[in-house]
Amino acid sequence: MSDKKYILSIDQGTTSSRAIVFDTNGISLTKAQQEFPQIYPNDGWVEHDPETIWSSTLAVSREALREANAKGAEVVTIGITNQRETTIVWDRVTGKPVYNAIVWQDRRTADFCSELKAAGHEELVTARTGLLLDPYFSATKVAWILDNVEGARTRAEKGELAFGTVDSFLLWHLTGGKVHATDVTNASRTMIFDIHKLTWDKELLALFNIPASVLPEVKDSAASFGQTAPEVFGYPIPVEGIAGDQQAASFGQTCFEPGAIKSTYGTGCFVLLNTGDKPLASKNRLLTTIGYRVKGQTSYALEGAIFVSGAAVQWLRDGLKIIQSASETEALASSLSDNKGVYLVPAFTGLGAPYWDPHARGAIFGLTRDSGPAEIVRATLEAVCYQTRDLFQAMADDGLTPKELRVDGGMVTNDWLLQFLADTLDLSVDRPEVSETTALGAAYLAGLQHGIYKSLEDIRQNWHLQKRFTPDMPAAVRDHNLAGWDLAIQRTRQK
Ligand SMILES: Nc1ncnc2c1ncn2[C@@H]1O[C@H](COP(=O)(O)OP(=O)(O)O)[C@@H](O)[C@H]1O
Ligand SMILES: O=P(O)(O)OC[C@H](O)CO
Repeated sequence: MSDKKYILSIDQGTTSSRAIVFDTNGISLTKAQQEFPQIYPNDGWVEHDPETIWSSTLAVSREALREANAKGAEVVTIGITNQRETTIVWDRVTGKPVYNAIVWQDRRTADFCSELKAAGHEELVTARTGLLLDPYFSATKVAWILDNVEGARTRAEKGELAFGTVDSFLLWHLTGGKVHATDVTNASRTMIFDIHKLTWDKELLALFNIPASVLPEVKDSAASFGQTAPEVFGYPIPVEGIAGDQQAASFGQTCFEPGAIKSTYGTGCFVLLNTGDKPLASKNRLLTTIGYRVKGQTSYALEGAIFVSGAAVQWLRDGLKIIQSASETEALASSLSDNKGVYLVPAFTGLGAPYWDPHARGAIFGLTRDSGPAEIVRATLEAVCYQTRDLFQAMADDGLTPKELRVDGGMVTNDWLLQFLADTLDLSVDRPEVSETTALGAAYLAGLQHGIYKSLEDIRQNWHLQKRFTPDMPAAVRDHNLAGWDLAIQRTRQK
């Protein structure tokens, strides 16, 4: 398909804000990116400054648009994708946040979640939302802000405050404070949204003590969300697509059929398996979530969420300082013929799926006098693959055995990692030509709503394989590696 029309995709991630202008073939024309500071005010707490989230998003969007306009491109629609679960509460009149954004990785509400679990509430939460009672999701973060910021609860009850995930906060600012809305995929990560009825759940709102007055309207992922205020980009542009970043990546990878699966390797790692138009409940602590909703059809997904993957590589660089850049990990890992018995469990912010242990902490096992940077680097990359295998094992125990895996995210430029992943999973791993699948997914959603694409079939034709990694490891070696990992996980868990 070729057309002069272009789509701006805004990708607000955990470590940076990005904007990409795509043509209708899904090829990027211009791109801008800004990293922003992480705030760690306390053990296990992670925050972002919402004003910085907005200012960096605006700056990169303006830059990508300006360069696209200079090339003669006409940007006709906008898609937004975002770090999910991260929670912002702001003043409905001024737009000022009442507290920093509490980031998805933040564990401050772990004890509150444990109390609710001990009181037997997890079953209801899972039945309605598909999630587990974990601090990862938005609900307990919203309650924390209302209970800990002076006057916030009273103001919320008076209807003066708005709650939103990052998409919602950006949409509010893009539309000049006119629209307070979100999409079903983001709503499905809040722990107060019924994924079957597609409505906010009154019982859960009461359980978490969140007044309904703070909630955004929930729309399909491809929908008319409103126009940008003229002063934002100089002329109004409709916002027509929104999805949480992992769902957007799955959409960008064109995982439209039941059974299609992708894994994204950025700060964390998130595996999403399309399960079709019915939500599927896992018996093995995977999450049930909404994959997308377009043209009134909901597609559900099973998700495995690993909190730390690329973040561990950042730690090697910025914390341990044993590498200067992430790309050095490839040569260091391949300099060893095996892992020398060293295992690293990167439970820096607890363990996610399938363990859900918010109190676990990271650990390294098997060190000897010979261990050095190469062993630690290799153990870090191997851990990403072993954690993915734990998710696949949980899926297999649920009776689901995917035939191949599509991968994306910042880490997948690392060929050694992808070969080890294919070997560990004993499965083909496919890397597409366009690795910015998250931004691409949001662009596709906006393009669908705008009428640039008539159907999912139109979009599917844009996916092209860049490289396939096929398993090539003797089963005995794989089994030996996995036995070592299983032991390391056992020793790390706190419950
Ligand atoms: N060649 C590489 N090998 C291993 N890890 C890498 C490589 N290049 C980038 N990374 C890691 O990928 C992550 C960035 O991926 P990205 O998808 O941009 O993250 P996010 O969207 O979560 O901000 C960083 O944590 C970085 O350490
Ligand atoms: O910003 P990312 O790419 O690390 O993604 C974060 C996830 O959406 C958290 O659930």
